[in-house]
Order: sequence, then structure tokens, then C-alpha cells
Amino acid sequence: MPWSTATCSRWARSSTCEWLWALTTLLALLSPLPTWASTALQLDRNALRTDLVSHSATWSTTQSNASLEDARAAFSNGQFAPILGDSMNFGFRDEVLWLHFAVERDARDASDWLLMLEYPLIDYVDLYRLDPDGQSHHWAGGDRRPFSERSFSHRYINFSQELHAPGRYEFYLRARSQSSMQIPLVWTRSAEYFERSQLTILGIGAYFGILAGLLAYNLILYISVRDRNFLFYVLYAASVGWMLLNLTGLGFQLLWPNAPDWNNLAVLLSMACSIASMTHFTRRFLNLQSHHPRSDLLLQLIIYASLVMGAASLLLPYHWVVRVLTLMVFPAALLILAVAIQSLRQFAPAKYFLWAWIALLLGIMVYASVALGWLPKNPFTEYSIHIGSAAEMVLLSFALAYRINMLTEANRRRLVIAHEQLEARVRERTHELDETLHRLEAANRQLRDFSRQDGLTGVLNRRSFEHSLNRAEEARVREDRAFALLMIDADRFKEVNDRFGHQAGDVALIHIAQLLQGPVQSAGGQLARYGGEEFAVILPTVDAATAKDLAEVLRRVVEQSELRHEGELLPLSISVGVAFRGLDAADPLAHLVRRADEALYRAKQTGRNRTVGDL
Ligand SMILES: Nc1nc2c(ncn2[C@@H]2O[C@H](COP(=O)(O)OP(=O)(O)OP(=O)(O)O)[C@@H](O)[C@H]2O)c(=O)[nH]1
Repeated sequence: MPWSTATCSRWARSSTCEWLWALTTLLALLSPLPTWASTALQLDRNALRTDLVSHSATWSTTQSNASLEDARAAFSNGQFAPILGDSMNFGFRDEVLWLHFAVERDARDASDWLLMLEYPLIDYVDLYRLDPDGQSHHWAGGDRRPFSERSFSHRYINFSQELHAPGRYEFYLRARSQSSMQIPLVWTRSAEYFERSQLTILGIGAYFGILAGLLAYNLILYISVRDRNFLFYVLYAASVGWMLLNLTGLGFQLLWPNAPDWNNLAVLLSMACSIASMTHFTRRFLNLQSHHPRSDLLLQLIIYASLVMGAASLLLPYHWVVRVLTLMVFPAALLILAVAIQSLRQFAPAKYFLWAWIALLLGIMVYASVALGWLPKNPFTEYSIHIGSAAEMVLLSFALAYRINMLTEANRRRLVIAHEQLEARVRERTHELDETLHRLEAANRQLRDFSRQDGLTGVLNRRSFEHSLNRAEEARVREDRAFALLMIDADRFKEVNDRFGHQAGDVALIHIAQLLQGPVQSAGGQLARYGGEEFAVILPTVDAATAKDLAEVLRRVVEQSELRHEGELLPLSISVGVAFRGLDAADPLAHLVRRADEALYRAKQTGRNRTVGDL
């Protein structure tokens, strides 16, 4: 499809595409030469909007102080030339540019005319009008001059025109700018122009509304989640918003109308910030440092370069900085696209990031297609860059949410696994601990039993006997519970040992203990080995007779038992001494033992195998 001059003009007129000036200039150069007609514009009540490109001629001069008279002389001398192509984009140039056009008003015509320069970034614009009656008028405009000098408070440079009398009006427009020299002049009626602008204003407002919403939403997310990716997103969105405010002229119109110098500086700073913040966001989001360190290094270089250019904008000429920043956009965009594709395999959220980036590039491509005449011009295609940028921002926000969800889920899974492992280990350890405690308890029980029991016979040992005796004495005093003490000694046990051996003697002692244990326990008493072949019984009882009866039972049980060793019957019998400790006893406890001992001694003396009571 051939290049149409009209499409180039539309492309060049974009106030949002300062950074695409290189492409537009290229398009303009590729266009076929137009047929220029320097005819005056015939004002027709129905012609509501006329591009002045085909009615204009230009004169480019290095004389920065050339006056209107100089321009008129140059026009008379034929120094004004037709405009190449149908675009009023003259690229970056250091010269002063003069434009000439004429307007013819007939007798019927009404007023309310408006000359719009549909590009907000021209530094100085001076408009001279020569009326049919010879009067001349001058208007000053441009973004280096206070906003209040404009006829209407509009982001584009504009001059209201009242053509009082019929006839031919000559116009000379002088433009100087460090920005790209785009001078798309439109002759229109102000009421008509502002009426038509409503949809544009709505679109731009919607774009900034979406951007502001996403910015606030992600800022809140950053504050609550503390993931710095949200902060970098916010910085990127804010930078892009700031840049578009500058490039559309809205920043100058609405925010700093009295600071033209700052307005120009803001264009450069916001471009530098946009490139740096987008590149940094990409690095962080795709975690390039660990996944693609080489690409990360390249992106870092772009960040440093854009920051240096941002700082340089304070010192170096505008036209120099803006060219470098514009050129940086291309490698940055391509590199970001490449790393997003590269990251697809390693990092799931990269696909959302890629979609976001493609959305922006699609927006730019649709816009370019409109410029090339491949797509019709409608509100959707005309603002496709805004739509692409908004879609990019929304998708990036989704990508961020997806990324944090994915990382949170991965963390949660790791936590669950760690928790399960911990629980399993705790269970294992608890089990081990339980077992150890169990073993310890058993060992303690055994130890306690060992310390209380006699090793040979299993009945209480001497120490336990002492303890039990003291407890019995306490119970007697405090609870009025009398008791008796039985001292028991195996008779002629030396003989057993001597005749049958010590082992047989042990067996005999165990046998006697077992014989005694039954009746003693039945009577509620406690049996202990007092030492050697001697036993003792503590018997809670209300009288001495009961104690003596038990002693007799015990004696008979032993006497009547039969214990054989190697076929021979062991001669076993016991002597018992009984002492009773009644409730009224006041003598020391030791007396009780002595009395029982003495009773036992008497039993021995009187022939053994008998019970004697010291009652
Ligand atoms: N096999 C064995 N013998 C013991 C044990 N403790 C003490 N004897 C023995 O018991 C005997 C006690 O002897 P004696 O004190 O002379 O008294 P006896 O021979 O029983 O004579 P009487 O008490 O007067 O009837 C000793 O021969 C001790 O060695 C023991 O644990 N095992």
C-alpha cells in the first residue's frame, strides 16, 4: 500500500507520540511529493475544520531575530517553499520556521474562528495577521510562555480569530522549538472544535482514571503486603502517567500553567523515569538477576543510561537529551519483549507480563496501521496507544497479583510440608520420650522395690522395716491404732547350712518367707527380713492375744511344711517372740524391739519351735 500524505499527517499530529518522532519523520520522507497549492482558504460556513497544510508555505531561516517585515520580504521574494508531504512535522531543527497562509472571508461569513496548533510542545509561537484594511495584529503563544497567554485554556496552542470585515487576511506564523517541530495547524470554529473534543476528553480522562485506580490499588497492596514489586509497579505507572500528562499538554494546562520552564524539563525527566522504572520493574518481576543475568546486565545499562540522561536534562540542551531518550525507547522495548519470551519457560507469571507488553505494542501497531491507512480511523484506533497502555497496566497488575499468589501458594506448600515434617518429628520424639519415660518409670519402680525389698526373699528389707515401724508408731499415737511386733528366727539354721549347703539354706529362707507372707498379709500385717535368718512382722491389732495367735499360726505353718533338698527333708521350724504396743505405751519405740527380741530369746531358751509373748 502506498504512503498516503494524509495518514502521515495524522500520525505526526499525535501529541502523545513525541518519542515516535523519528518514525514519523521517516514516513514523511518516504511520501511522494505533493502538489502544492498556495491558495487562500475560502471560509465556508460549512467547512468546520480545515487542515492548513495545503494552504501553507514555509521559510526556514537561521536569523533568529527576523521580523514580520523580513518574513513579508522573504515571501515576496519567493523564499517561502511548499511543504513536503502532507505532514506539518518538520523534525528537530535549530532554525526559526515561518509559515504563511491566507484566509478569504466573504460577506456572509460569521465570526468565532479559531486557529489551533494541535501539538502542545512548541516552545515559541508568534502569529501575525494582516487585515484587508492594512491593520496588523500579533499573538504570542508556545509552551515556554505562560499558559494564560492562550485564547482558550486548552492543552493545544490556540489563537481565537475575529475576522470583522470581508476580504483577504494574511497570516505569518513564526515558530521556534527545541522539541520536534510539529505544527499541524487547523482552522476551525471554536464552538464546533470544543464540542468535538468531548469524546477525546472522555477517553483521556478514562485513561488517567484507570491509571490512577491501578496506582492507588497497587500502592495499598504494597503497604499491606510489603512486596517491593508493587512499589516498582506504582513508580512505573506514575512515571508513565506523568509522561503522558506532559506529552498531551495536560500537565501544563492543569498543574503548572505558570511554570513553562519546568513544563519542558518535566517532559525529559518523565521520559527518563518511565524508561528506568519500566526496565527496573521488568528486572524485578521476571527475577532476571537469577534467571537471565546477561539480559539483566543489559537492562541495568539502560536504567543507568536513562537516569544519567534524566540528570543531564538539567544541564544539556533539550533537543540533545530528547533525541537520546527517544532512541533508547527502541532497544529497551525490544529487549523487554525478548526477556519476557525468554522467561516463559522458567517463570509462569512471565506469560501475563508478555501479554501486557504485547498489549502496549499492539496499541502502537494499531496506531501505526491507522497512520498507514491500513485501518480506519475511529475513537478506538485513534486512541489505541492509550488503550494499549491502559490494557498493559491492567494486565501488569494482574500479573503482579498472579505472581504474588503463586509465590504465596509455593510458600504455603513449603510451610505445610515443613509443618508436616515437624509434626512427624515431634510425634517421633514424643513417642521416643514416652518410651523412655516408661522405661524410666519401670526402672524407678524396680529401683524403689529393690531399695525396699530384700534381695533374697522378696519381702521388705531391714530399712523398710524401720520405716514401717515408725509409721505404725505414728498411726498409733495419732490415730489410736495399737500394734504388735513379732520377731521370728529360723531354728538351728546353721545346721541346715552345714548339712545341706548354703544354697539349700537360701532356698529354705525363701521358703519360710513365702510361708509367712500369706497369713501376715491376710491379717493386714507387714513381713520383713530383719537380718540373716531372722524375720519381723508388724501387725496392726487391738490386743496382744490376736498377735500371739498369729505367731502361733506362723510357727505351725513352718513346722508343718515340707521342704526337700536332693530328696532329703529339711528340718524347718521357727521361734517367735511377740511384743504388743498398746495405746497407753509411753516408752521409746526401741523398747518394743528389745522386748520382742527378749521374748524370742526366751523362746529359744525354752526349746525353740515355740512362741513367747512379752505381753
Ligand atoms: N544360707 C544362708 N545362711 C544364712 C544366711 N544368713 C545367716 N545364715 C546362717 O544362719 C546361721 C545362723 O546361725 P546361728 O546364729 O548360730 O543360729 P542357729 O544355728 O540358727 O541356732 P539358733 O538360732 O540358736 O536356733 C549361720 O550359720 C549363718 O551363716 C543366709 O542369707 N543364707
